[in-house]
Formats: sequence, C-alpha cells, structure tokens
Amino acid sequence: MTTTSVPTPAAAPTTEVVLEAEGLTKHFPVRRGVRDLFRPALHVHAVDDVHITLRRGRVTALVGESGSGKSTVARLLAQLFRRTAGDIRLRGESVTVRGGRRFRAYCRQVQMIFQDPFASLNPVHTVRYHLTRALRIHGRAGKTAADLEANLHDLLGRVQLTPPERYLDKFPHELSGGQRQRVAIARALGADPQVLLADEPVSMLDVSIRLGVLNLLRDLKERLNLGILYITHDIASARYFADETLVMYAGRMVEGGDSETVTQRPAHPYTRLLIESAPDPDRLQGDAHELAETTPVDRAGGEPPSLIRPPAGCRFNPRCVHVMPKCRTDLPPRFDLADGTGHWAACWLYENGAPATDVAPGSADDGDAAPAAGTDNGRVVKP
Ligand SMILES: Nc1ncnc2c1ncn2[C@@H]1O[C@H](COP(=O)(O)OP(=O)(O)OP(=O)(O)O)[C@@H](O)[C@H]1O
Repeated sequence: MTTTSVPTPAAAPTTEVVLEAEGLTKHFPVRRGVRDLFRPALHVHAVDDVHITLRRGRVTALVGESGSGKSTVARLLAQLFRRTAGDIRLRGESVTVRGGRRFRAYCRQVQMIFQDPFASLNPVHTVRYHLTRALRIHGRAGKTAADLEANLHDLLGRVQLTPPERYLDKFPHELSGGQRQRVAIARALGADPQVLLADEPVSMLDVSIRLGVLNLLRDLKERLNLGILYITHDIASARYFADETLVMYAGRMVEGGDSETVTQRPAHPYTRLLIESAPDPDRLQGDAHELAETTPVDRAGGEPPSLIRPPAGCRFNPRCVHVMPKCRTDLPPRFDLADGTGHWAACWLYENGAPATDVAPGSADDGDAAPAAGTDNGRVVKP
C-alpha cells in the first residue's frame, strides 16, 4: 500500500519573516439614509496604519479590548476584507487577492481559526467530511482512498485526537468544545499553511481546557515551524503563550515588544490599564499591600472613543491620566524604548527616551478603574 502522508514543511530558519503588513488601514463606510445624502460620507476607522510582522516559529499576540480592531486586522491579513490602504507581503511579495484561484493559493499558506468552533463547522457533516474537503481543496488528499485515510489519520494525530477512528465519523455536536476547536485546527492544517491567524481561539472554551488548546498551538508552532497570530482580550495569556505582544487601542497599535517585557514592564498607559484590569495569578499570589506599592496603577476611566470620529492626536488621550496638551493634537509615533529588547510605545511620554519604568504611578486620579478589558472571557488559567 502506498500512502502519501501529510508532508512536514521544509525546514526554515525559525525567524524567517513570512507575512507582514505595513500601513494596514480599513475604514468601513457607514450606511446612510436618504436624509444623509447631502452630508459628508462617514466611515468607521476600524484599523489605521498598522504594521505587523509574523515570523515562522513565533507566536505574535494582538491584544486589545472589544472593538479595538483585532479581528479586522486578522481578516485583512487573511484577505477576507479589502483594505483601504497599506501593503500585505507574503514572503516579501505584495499580495492582493479577491477570490478565485489566487485566493485559494493564498489560503494554502495563510489559514484562519475562528473563535467559535461550533459555528465554523457544519453541523450536518462529520469530521471526515470537513477534513477530506480541506485536503481535496488544497490538493493534498493523495491519489488513492488509502492515501486519503492515512492523511486524515495524520491530521487528527497532529491535533491529538487519537485514536483517529474514534473521531472521524463523529458530527460536531458529538464532540466537546475543545475537540471541535481541535478539528477546526486540523482542518486549517489540511492546507499545510505557514501562517495561522487564530482569532480568540480559546475564548469560547471552558477555562479548564483552554490551556490544552494553547499548548497544542504552541506544539504545532514548534513542530511545523508555523507563524501564529494570536488574537486575544487577555494579556495574561499573551504573556504565557506568545513570543511577541502587540497592543491595539481604537484601531491603532500603541505598544509592542517581546511578551515578557510588554507584560512585565508595560510602557503605554493603555497597556498598564489592560494589565491592571486583568488579574494575573502571579501578581495575585503576592501580598495586597506589597502589590499596591510595587505595581503602578493607571486608574483611567471612561470608554473607548467613537471610531467614526476618533479623537485627534493619541486616541487614548480622553482616558489617559498622563495626558499632555500635545497628546490632544499630535499623533505619537513609535518611540523605541532603548532597552535592548525591541520594545516600543506610541506615547509622547517617551519622546525624550524616558525608560519604560519612569512613568510616575502616583498621578492616577481617585476614580474607579475603567471597565475591565478582557476580564470576562478569553482568560487562560495557568497551571
Ligand atoms: N463589517 C463591518 N462594517 C462596519 N463596521 C465594522 C465591520 N466590522 C467591524 N466593524 C467595526 O470596526 C471596529 C473594530 O471591530 P473588530 O471586530 O475588528 O474589533 P475587535 O477588537 O476584534 O473586537 P472583538 O474583540 O469584540 O471581536 C468596531 O467598531 C466594529 O464595530
């Protein structure tokens, strides 16, 4: 019996840039009624001037509260949305595809995993159907029925659904949430991609199984040398799972760097707010008084701004406790924090190269902390 097992991608240097976007922008037109015909057209400024680089063998987390534009970035990178401006390069080559054969070729390399595995699998079809279809679409089903069966077994083995025979003929409703998400991941792997865009892949799963799915993704990253974009509300899980973390607020990137640095020494007042809002088991283990003394608190209040008329200057300025006149008028560029880790923040506080630890914690007002971004779902419990 000859079988064509699912091949392992060719070895590549782990830091090879596979997918990058520069100046990525998406403005959604606002639907208008007859009475608005003579008024200027309005747009939702969902994503503005985003730069992102995904490397093979690395997880990049994109963190921000609801409505900050994370899913839009993922859909732009997946070429599911037409971009308003910017460039997307796959292995250095600019790509714009709109359906058809070129879109399928792109999908073979860049696959998306969605938040809700139940919605992303067709309830009337079995696991076998979903995976066979993915293998056939991407020309990887093999030549014979035996090839196909071996490839199906291989895919299920990769997502640790073993023995495969137990799962192949099951319908989505016969599987747990975690098993369904593993099937969705197996289906994505059926294309033999180089990049996975995972849009909140664990936020709809029971807390107890989130870590297992994240560990699986990390294992796949290492074994298949995948570049992974991990979208989440939960900055604590980014620290655990991602190599690099980017923080997004109201459609713009505000901070980035290696995950340990961004989560342990956050520079942007918004990142500080996110971290303060997200209980981290490591921090919570400490004494409460000690915590209050050693952790800078930015008690910013308020709500994210309207993206139809976003604030001038820094979009976080209406909520920022460190706001300066310049923040209300001038858009801050990325300032390199010169700590040797590639850490940067788009915040005027760092205009003169002040180190990340120099932001005075005591300037917080006495208001309540802002609504917790990401405290409700998507959280991973560390072992
Ligand atoms: N198709 C669309 N048409 C108009 N506006 C849209 C569309 N899709 C998203 N938006 C708007 O773009 C902004 C960013 O949405 P997006 O879903 O990317 O945010 P998010 O950070 O992923 O939020 P969540 O975590 O809740 O999914 C929001 O204001 C949203 O209402």
